[in-house]
Amino acid sequence: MQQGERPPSRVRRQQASSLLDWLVRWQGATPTSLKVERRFAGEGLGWCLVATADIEPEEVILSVPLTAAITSEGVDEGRWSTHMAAELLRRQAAAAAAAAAEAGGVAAAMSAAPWLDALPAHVDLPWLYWSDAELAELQDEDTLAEAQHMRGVLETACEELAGSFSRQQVAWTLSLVHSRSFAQAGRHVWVPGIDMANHTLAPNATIRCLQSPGSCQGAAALDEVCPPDTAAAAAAEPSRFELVAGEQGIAAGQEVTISYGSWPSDVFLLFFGFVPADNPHDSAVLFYDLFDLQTFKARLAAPADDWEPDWPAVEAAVQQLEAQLGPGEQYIRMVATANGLDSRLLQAAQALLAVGRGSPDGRTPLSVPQFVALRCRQLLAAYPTSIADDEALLRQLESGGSAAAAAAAAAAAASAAGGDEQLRAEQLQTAVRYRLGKKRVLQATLAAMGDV
Ligand SMILES: C[S@@+](CC[C@H](N)C(=O)[O-])C[C@H]1O[C@@H](n2cnc3c(N)ncnc32)[C@H](O)[C@@H]1O
Repeated sequence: MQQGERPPSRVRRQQASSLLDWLVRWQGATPTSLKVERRFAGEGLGWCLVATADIEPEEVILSVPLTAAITSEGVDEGRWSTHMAAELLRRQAAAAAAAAAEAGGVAAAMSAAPWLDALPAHVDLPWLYWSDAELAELQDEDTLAEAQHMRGVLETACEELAGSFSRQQVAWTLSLVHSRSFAQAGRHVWVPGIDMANHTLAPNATIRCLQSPGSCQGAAALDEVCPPDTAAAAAAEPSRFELVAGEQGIAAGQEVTISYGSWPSDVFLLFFGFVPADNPHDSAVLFYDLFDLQTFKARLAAPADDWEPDWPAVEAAVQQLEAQLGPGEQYIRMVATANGLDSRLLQAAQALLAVGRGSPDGRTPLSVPQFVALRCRQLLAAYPTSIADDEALLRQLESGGSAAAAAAAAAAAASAAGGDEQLRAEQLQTAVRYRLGKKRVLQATLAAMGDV
């Protein structure tokens, strides 16, 4: 499959499958009488977990032994997702073989088939399924670079699994691994059943891992303090992953949701394939590193538009700045968020401006808010489209679900961007929502700086 090639239909419209029954009956999940069921929430969200009875505050909703999960335990971090993708594909092959060998038998019933049947046919991760033209609509160099890096993960996984699995299978599995795993205690964990919980900003449930004594470093010591039978039983009890109701409990009929983390929209887009609406944790990178910071300051004092940095001078100034700031912090990707400025940015800008030659006229010292405001203005002006353009395009793309209007808007956007490649309306909509979030952070930062 090539980048941008259309994947299979977006969401598998399976029946509310027997996934939860299978977890309880064959995988040791508890409680045996569950108060949740899987329901289809719509094309955007896919499936979700819904409470079928009132759930008490802090009640365990679903507890799954890690023996049912796929993890990256003991695997080099560089290939965690390839390892987990290969494991899912292996379970898929085993389920198919068990079904063919003994329809209705125990091996078939125990196989991962109910879990596999419950998985979406497609999760639209940009680095797996978007074309270059669609990625360019994000208008963010940093995220484009990350998407290119992630494309390398696909290539490496395809090479490693070639011969056994097709490119399309590998892409599908990677999209699932990345969008359904939790990073926990230095490993990645993908837990069937709990992977059905969607994200909200105000979740009503959380997840936790109950570590079994057998998986602890001190497990061997148990033999010395317990009778051997007790120690063996403790060691045999697997660790468990649990979905637990929050402090308010959950009323019957409510969706059970968790937080995937307080991430900027980049993480949601690249790893989960969606951009949360009004994400308060979104951020905009103001400076990539101290070179970027120093070059911006030098440019402010430069008279001509065709000014080029004097690199040896910039390098010397950066070294001086590094010496001033001292070791211990990495001054990279310094961001603005809705909650204010990155403390590293404040520190670095204060140190930089302390020498007092940062102003446009080269004489008057700039304040940090003035400096940051000038940067926000510069970044906003550098985008190929304005906030007003994006808002208008988004309205068009969202207009009453009209596919024709959305397609026309996508075609117009492509030609405005100077490209002849067809953009898909859904991907363009996600990209516009993403870039609008970044621009709004910059605009809010500008306002917070006093719009100087
Ligand atoms: C862990 S799975 C959750 C179950 C999933 N909805 C399903 O159909 O199987 C994560 C995926 O659900 C979808 N999702 C979860 N929360 C979402 C949200 N707030 N908005 C849009 N999509 C969401 C995204 O496709 C994401 O990659």
